[in-house]
Amino acid sequence: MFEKSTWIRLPRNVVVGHGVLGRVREAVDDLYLDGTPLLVTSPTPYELAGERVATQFEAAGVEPETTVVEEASFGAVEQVMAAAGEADADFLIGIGGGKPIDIAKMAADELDLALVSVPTAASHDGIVSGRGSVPEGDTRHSVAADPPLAVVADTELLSAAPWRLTTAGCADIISNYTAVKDWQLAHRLKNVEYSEYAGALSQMTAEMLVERADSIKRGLEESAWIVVKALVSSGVAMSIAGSSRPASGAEHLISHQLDRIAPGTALHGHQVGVASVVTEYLHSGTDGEWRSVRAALESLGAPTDAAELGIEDGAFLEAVTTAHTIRNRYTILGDGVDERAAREAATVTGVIGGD
Ligand SMILES: NC(=O)C1=CN([C@@H]2O[C@H](COP(=O)(O)OP(=O)(O)OC[C@H]3O[C@@H](n4cnc5c(N)ncnc54)[C@H](O)[C@@H]3O)[C@@H](O)[C@H]2O)C=CC1
Ligand SMILES: O=C(CO)COP(=O)(O)O
Ligand SMILES: [Zn+2]
Repeated sequence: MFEKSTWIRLPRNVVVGHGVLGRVREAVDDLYLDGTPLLVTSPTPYELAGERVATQFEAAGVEPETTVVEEASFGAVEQVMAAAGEADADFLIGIGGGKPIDIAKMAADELDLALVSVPTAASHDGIVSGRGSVPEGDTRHSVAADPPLAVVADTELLSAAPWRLTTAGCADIISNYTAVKDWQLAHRLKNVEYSEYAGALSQMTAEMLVERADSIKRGLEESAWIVVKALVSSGVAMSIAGSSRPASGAEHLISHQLDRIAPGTALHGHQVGVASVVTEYLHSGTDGEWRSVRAALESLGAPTDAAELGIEDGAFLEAVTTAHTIRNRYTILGDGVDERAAREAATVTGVIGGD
């Protein structure tokens, strides 16, 4: 008897384009949401976009509340839940980079409230995913949550953000190559469930982004358009999979370790990009595809080595050799990479040993 079932949660409305920040309230109306919104944001995004979103509701006679989160943590999720309770909020709007959107997503899920995602940076593929990524002690949780009901991505706002945020989003997408390889490996060796559709979508998203690298340039609003579409597509792959597997493998574990070893030094997307050069080498060896991964990062203006991340060689190696411990997710790191092997991989690929 065939008893398999799945439940794929996807956003209903994806609104992308020039000036769409001014249409957040319209997007909310289109979802038949009413009542008081709680805006969940971080300091810079609040100034850049939060106030403008609040004004749209005020003009319609609704007084939105705002809570500002400083970090991605379970404490911040609780802060948002408490703020939603105090404000008697009817739905949440996450405004900012990956951290406030993740926190808003998880709080909305806990409270059974709808969420609208308003990214202010094209820096990560969590803008529509049904996941929240949060560190806790020695581990890093990838928490299931309802995806946003709508995402409103204003290309004018995103292209005015510091360019490094956009190159971080590109690198988060490039890392899909190795994430999919890790997922396939875990499927072969550990019988982890694999979705051909999610794997193919994730990989194709990376390929299409790299093919369009020539159109992704600082100051070009079309760049934000191309990158956002890739971020949405990658987030949908995660929703289809019901896991972050299509977009998060060993390179993400290494990046999560870097967040602990060298907090606040480099952007998530940049870290996963550099780490994927090394994990691609571990997958396919000296003559393998690590050069293509590095070239793709370079063509999109993302860092390709530890020095560009601002991370010391020793710290990078520590992250590689300890990354397997932080999550029960089988990857090319297996049960751990020996220090000499890590050094060899990072040196051959030019990730460490630079100036
Ligand atoms: N849930 C998921 O599926 C995913 C979650 N993530 C998570 O997202 C986080 C990384 O996202 P980031 O955006 O890099 O972090 P972030 O939210 O800390 O933003 C990075 C910086 O950019 C600033 N910023 C945002 N918009 C700006 C603008 N328009 N102009 C100037 N500055 C602006 C922020 O204030 C912050 O200082 C990590 O915690 C990562 O684990 C990443 C990918 C997928
Ligand atoms: O960053 C991610 C995908 O780009 C997801 O990260 P997690 O695996 O920690 O949820
Ligand atoms: Zn990521």
